[in-house]
Amino acid sequence: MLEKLKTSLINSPVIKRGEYNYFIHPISDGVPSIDPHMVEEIAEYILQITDIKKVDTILTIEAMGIPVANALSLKTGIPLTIVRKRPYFLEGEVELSQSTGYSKGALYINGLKRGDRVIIVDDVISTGGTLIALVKALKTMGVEILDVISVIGRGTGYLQLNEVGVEPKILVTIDVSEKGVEIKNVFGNE
Ligand SMILES: O=P(O)(O)OC[C@H]1O[C@H](OP(=O)(O)OP(=O)(O)O)[C@H](O)[C@@H]1O
Ligand SMILES: Nc1nc2[nH]cnc2c(=O)[nH]1
Repeated sequence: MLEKLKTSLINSPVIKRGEYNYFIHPISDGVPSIDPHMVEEIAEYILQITDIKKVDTILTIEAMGIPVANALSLKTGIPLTIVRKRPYFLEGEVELSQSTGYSKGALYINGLKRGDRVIIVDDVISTGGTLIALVKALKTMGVEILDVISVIGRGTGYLQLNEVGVEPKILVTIDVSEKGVEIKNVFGNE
């Protein structure tokens, strides 16, 4: 189960971004290269744990949510909407603030309307800052969130999402230290 993902995570290098121990992995960074068989493994797993038939749009966040979300879109024929880091100034565009353990910036939602049913798919959840801000904005817009799925979760930041009424599905939960990456849990093995 998720063997390619687990093996590659254990072998991830860790660098410092300020005080933050940042792991580097193909799915979350695109380097050195993304194994399409790993993306396939992940997409197939996600399709087993979510009710995709009810979904109008697969929603992801630029940049590194895109490979897995796009695989899901191709497999299902369900459209993909990308929350971008740049504005388009279109009518109805919604701006929100993103804060991670190592960066701050703005995100912009376009292409969604009240009543749309989405699943959110992202590569990593760490502090939870990005997904909390996104979930709050979507709720204000009247968008229905059917599932929040992250391929990788590090630490306990995902628990913050409970505050906005969301229990994310995290495929592999890890701990990251200067020494490297350790696997803590695989979704479905709790
Ligand atoms: O839980 P958090 O602490 O908010 O961190 C998670 C976010 O960090 C990464 O995005 P990043 O902004 O680094 O962008 P990228 O996908 O372009 O690398 C990742 O794709 C998540 O969106
Ligand atoms: N690649 C990568 N993406 C992240 N997003 C949030 N934290 C991390 C991290 O440690 N590594």
